[in-house]
Amino acid sequence: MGNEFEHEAGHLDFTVNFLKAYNASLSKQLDMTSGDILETRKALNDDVSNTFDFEDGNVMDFISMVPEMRMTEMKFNYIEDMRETTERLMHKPYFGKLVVDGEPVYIGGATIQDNEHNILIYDWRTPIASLFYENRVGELTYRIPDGTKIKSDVTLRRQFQIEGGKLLNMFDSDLYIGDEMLQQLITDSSRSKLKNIVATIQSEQNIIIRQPLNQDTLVYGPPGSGKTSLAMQRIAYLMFTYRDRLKAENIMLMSPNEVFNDYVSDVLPELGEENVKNMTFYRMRNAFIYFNGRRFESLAENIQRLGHEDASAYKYKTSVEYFSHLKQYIERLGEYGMHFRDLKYGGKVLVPKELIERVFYEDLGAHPVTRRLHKIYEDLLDIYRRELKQLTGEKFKALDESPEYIGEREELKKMANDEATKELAALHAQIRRFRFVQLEKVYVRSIADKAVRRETIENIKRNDFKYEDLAPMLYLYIHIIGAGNKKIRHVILDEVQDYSNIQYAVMKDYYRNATFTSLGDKHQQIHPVGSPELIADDHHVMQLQKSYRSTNQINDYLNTIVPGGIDSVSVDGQDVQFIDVEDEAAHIRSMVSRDMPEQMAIITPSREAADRIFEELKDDIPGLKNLQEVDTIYNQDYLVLPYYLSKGFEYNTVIITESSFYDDLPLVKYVLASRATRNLYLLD
Ligand SMILES: Nc1ncnc2c1ncn2[C@@H]1O[C@H](COP(=O)(O)OP(=O)(O)OP(=O)(O)O)[C@@H](O)[C@H]1O
Repeated sequence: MGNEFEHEAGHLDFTVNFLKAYNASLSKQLDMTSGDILETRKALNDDVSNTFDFEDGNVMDFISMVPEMRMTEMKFNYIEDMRETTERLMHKPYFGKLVVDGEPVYIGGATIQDNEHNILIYDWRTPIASLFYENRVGELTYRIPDGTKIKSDVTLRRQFQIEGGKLLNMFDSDLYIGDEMLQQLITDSSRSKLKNIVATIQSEQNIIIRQPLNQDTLVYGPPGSGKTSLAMQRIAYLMFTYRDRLKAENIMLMSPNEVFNDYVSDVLPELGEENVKNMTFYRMRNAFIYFNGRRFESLAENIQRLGHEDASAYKYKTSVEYFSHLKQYIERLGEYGMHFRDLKYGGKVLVPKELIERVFYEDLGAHPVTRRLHKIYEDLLDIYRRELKQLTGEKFKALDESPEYIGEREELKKMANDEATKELAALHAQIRRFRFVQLEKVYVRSIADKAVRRETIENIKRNDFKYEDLAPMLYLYIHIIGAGNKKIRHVILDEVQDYSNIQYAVMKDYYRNATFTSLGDKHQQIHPVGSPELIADDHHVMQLQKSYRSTNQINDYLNTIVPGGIDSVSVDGQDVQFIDVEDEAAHIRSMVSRDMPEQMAIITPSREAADRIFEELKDDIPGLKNLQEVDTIYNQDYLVLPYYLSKGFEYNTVIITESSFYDDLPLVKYVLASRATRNLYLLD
C-alpha cells in the first residue's frame, strides 16, 4: 500500500502540474484572444463609421466581419470556460479511480486530455464513470449514448481524499463493506447550504441521476435519502449529457419555498455549471396577467389558517373527484357554461356580454373553445383600435381649435394620441388580460358542492382567493384561454407530495415541452390536511431506501413515527433528548452557554411563537436570525423558524419547541425531527 500511495501521490503531482501549465497557457491565450477581440472592435470603429451608409459599402464591410467576430468570441468563451475548469480542478483533479480492462480511469469534475489526446481525467458524468458508482469491482456493464451495453472488467475501485492538490488519503473498495469517504462526509457539518455529493454518489442514487431525459421520473425516498442532492446532481448530468439541446435556461427547478433556491444555489456552480431557473407554484400566477390585482393566500398563510379552521373546502378542491369533475366541466364549455363580462369604457358598455356570448356559441361555435376566445380577442382589439382612432381624432380637433396649444401638427397629433391611449388604457388592459372572460364565474360553476361553492363566492367578492383556488383557476385558464412555456425542456420538482393532482397537472400542462423528474416522500407532510396521493401512472417510479443525513439514534426515533421508513446508513451520536421545561428560552439559553452548536434551528409551532422566542434569545445567540416567509436568503447558521418553513433543509442541531403541539400531527413531527443531522431536542 505504501508504494501504491507514493505512486498515486506522484500521479497526482503530475496531474496537478499538467493542469497548472495548461491553466497558464490558457490565461495567455485568453489575453491574446481578448486582444484580438479588442482589435476587431477597434477596426470596426475605425473602418465603419457610426452612420451606416449602403452606398459606401461599409454595411457590407460590417456584415463580412460578423462571422469572424463570432468565431473569436466563441473561442474566447471556450478558453475562458477551460481556464475556469482547470482552476477548479487544480485543487482536486479527481476523487476516484477505476482500473477497467487493465487501464486506469481517473474520475473527476471534468474531462481533461493531455497534448496527445490521452484522457487524464474523465468527467463523472461520462458513461464509463458510471462504473465508479456501482461501488464494487468485477464484471460490470455501462451504457453508451446509443444504448449499447459495454461489458467491462473492473479490477480496482479507489477513492481519494485530496485537498489543495495534495493526496491525504485513499481507500480501496474491492469488496463493498461500507464507504469510508461517505462516513467522513456524513459527519461533516461545516456548511449550512446543501453540498454536492459527486464523490460519494451511491449506486441506487446513480441510477436515478442517469435516467434518460425523454421520460417522466418519480422518485420516492425517506428523509435524508439524498433526493434534493440528486435533483441537483441530475441537473448537472442532464446539462452535460444533452448539452447540444439543454441549457440552464431550459431547466426549471420547482421549489417548495423561496428560501430553498438559495439553500441549493452552491451545488451547480461547484460542479462547474450555471444555476438553472427556479419557480414556486405560488409564483407561477405572476405569468397570468388575468390575475393581476387578485389577492391569493400564500401557502404559509394557508397552512396556518387550516391549522385551526374548517378544511372541507380545501379537501374538496384538492380532491381527485373535483379534478375529474373540473375536466368534464371544461369539456362541455364548448356547448354551455362559459361566462363573459361586458366590455366597458368610461361607464358605458362598449360590447355587451350577451353579444360576446352569441359570437362564442353561435358564430364561432364550430371552433375549439380556445380558438373562439382568441378570435374574440382579436375582434375586441379591433374595436379598441377604432375607439382609439376616433378618440385621438376628437382630441386632436379639440387641441387644434384651442388657442392654448400652439404647436406643430405632428406634435399635436402625438399629444392627442398619448392622451387617448391613456384614457383607453383600462379598456386595452381588459382585452389584453382576457378579462372579458368571467373566469371566476366559470370556476365557481365548476364547484358541485353547494356549501363550498357559496363560501367560494363570498371569498371572491372580498378579493380573498384561497391557496386552494389557485390551481383550479390556473388549470381553467390554461385549458380555456391557453397559456404555456415552451422553452422549458425539463422540470425538477422537489417535495412532490406537497402538490395536489390539479397542481401537478397545471405544472405539466404549462411546461408542456418538458419532461419531469419529481422527488418526494409521502410521509413528509407539513400541511395540516395534505393532498391525495399523486396519480402518475405514466411516470417511471423509483424508490430509495437508505438515508444519509441523521445519526442512527435520530433515525431510530424517526422509525418510531413511520415504522420501517428509514434504512440508516450513518454514524452513532447522542440519544434524542425529550425535555420537559418550565421556560423554553431559559433552557436553550443555558444549553448554548454550555456548548454552542455549529448550526442550530429552533423550530416553533407558529409565527408568533417564533417571534417570541427570537426576542428572548437574540441577545444571547449572536447572529441568530428569525426566518421570514418572504425571505430569499438562507445563509445563516443560527435560525428561529416556524415549522412550515423548515421543509428540505438540515441543521446540525434541531430544537423543537412546544413539541406536544405535533402530537396529532405525527407527519409534521417526522419532517421536523428529520431536519437534524447530529442532535435533536424535543422540548415541552
Ligand atoms: N451519496 C451521498 N454522499 C454523501 N452525502 C449524501 C449522499 N446522499 C445524501 N447525502 C447527504 O444526506 C443529506 C440529506 O440529503 P438531501 O437533503 O438531499 O435528502 P432528501 O432526501 O432531500 O431529504 P428530505 O426529504 O428529508 O428533505 C445531505 O447532507 C446530503 O449531503
